[in-house]
Amino acid sequence: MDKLVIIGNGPLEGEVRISGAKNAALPSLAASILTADTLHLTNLPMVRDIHTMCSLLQEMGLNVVLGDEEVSLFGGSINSHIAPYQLVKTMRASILVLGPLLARLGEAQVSLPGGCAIGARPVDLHLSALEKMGAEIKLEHGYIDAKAKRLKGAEIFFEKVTVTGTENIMMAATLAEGTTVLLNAAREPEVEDLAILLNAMGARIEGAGTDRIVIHGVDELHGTHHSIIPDRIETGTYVCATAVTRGRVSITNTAPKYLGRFLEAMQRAGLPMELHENRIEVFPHDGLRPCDVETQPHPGFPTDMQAQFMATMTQAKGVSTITETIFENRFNHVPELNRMGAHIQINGNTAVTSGVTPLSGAQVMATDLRASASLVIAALIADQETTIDRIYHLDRGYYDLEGKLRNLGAKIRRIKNGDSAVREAVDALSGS
Ligand SMILES: CC(=O)N[C@H]1[C@@H](OP(=O)(O)OP(=O)(O)OC[C@H]2O[C@@H](n3ccc(=O)[nH]c3=O)[C@H](O)[C@@H]2O)O[C@H](CO)[C@@H](O)[C@@H]1O
Ligand SMILES: C=C(OP(=O)(O)O)C(=O)O
Repeated sequence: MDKLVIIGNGPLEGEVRISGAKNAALPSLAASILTADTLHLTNLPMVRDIHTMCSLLQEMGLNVVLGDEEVSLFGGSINSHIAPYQLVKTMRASILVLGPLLARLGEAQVSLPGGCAIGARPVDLHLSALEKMGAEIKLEHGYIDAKAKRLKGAEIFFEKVTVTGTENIMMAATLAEGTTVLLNAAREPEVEDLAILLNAMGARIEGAGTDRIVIHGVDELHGTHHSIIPDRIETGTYVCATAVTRGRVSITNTAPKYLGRFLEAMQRAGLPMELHENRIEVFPHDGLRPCDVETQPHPGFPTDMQAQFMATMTQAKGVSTITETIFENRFNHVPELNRMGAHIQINGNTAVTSGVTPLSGAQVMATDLRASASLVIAALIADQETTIDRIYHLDRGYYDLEGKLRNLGAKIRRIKNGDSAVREAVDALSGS
């Protein structure tokens, strides 16, 4: 299993180019099921989840031609409505094929994704919405078995804001008979990006980006070209990495408008930044202030930035409280950060972080995608070497993390196996 070895090495400096958003690319890939034409997506992040989604689509018979940061998907050759456990278990977002399969083929058999390290993550709201649209759904042998001759438009109120739930039902509703109204819909930029893509395919969607989305069903969709929006979470992660090292970094190919509350929090913490349309300049600071945040659906503070922000607040002078309201178990990084010298106490769903604490390198374990990113951020300023195990989590969502950080001056190396390889990596980094 791959590991990362990092040695704290002072301020990050230079320019980093942000990749396309994983969480916008995944539903866009699933949208290829909705048409018998070719969909061409660009600014695609070449991360593991994208490869997994492409394998899943290939398994269903779609012709997928993956290039460098782009993909062509031909839905005319689809010949299966099954999303098997072997692929779904490695990526929960596989549930995004359920709505499109049902809408295009009238049936879908999708493995139940189950929970993961951050929480139980049920998909009950996806299923009840599809039932309301006339689907017959059975849960058998760990699979969702759904059938509908043609889905019918309906008014759907989501009891909780759900991002992939909104995306799944929005995709299903594009080919339904009549009009579907989604209330308490997710307002994330990735939902809006998906609606832009679907409308370019011939769908009739209004209101994406607000909590009321109206979808007028059409008979068929056609192919199109679409460029995926920049990854706001990757962007935020580099803002945090620059902040803890007191670096000066130009973050390009991004869009600050998607990062609202996170950037506000960093400004409250005293991080000097310049925001341009497609670029963020982060400047060195002379000490961070503590800052309290609570995760909320967009436009609130994103849960996907909570762990990285916490690692950053270990370097703010004073007490910061970070409350997680979206997922019930998203503090897996806390014990690992504390092993590196942080002072973080968990009180229910609030983590109380006291800083400034010097951090020291340790052997730590990545437990989920963003927890892993928080350990990388901590390692960048830790005394001596940190070895991060189980980095396959990072590979799901960060394209070329080592390369991008190395370009900014970080001492970081990926190693394939064995403790002797760790020693060799540390020696090489210490000498470099
Ligand atoms: C691929 C993707 O886009 N992943 C993002 C998406 O995940 P995902 O779409 O899975 O997360 P949701 O927005 O659905 O989850 C929000 C909350 O609603 C609950 N819930 C959700 C659906 C449901 O049927 N029943 C239910 O109870 C979940 O357990 C969670 O507590 O949004 C999350 C919240 O911003 C992000 O952390 C993930 O990075
Ligand atoms: C939780 C995340 O992804 P997923 O929903 O795919 O698990 C994430 O991107 O932080």
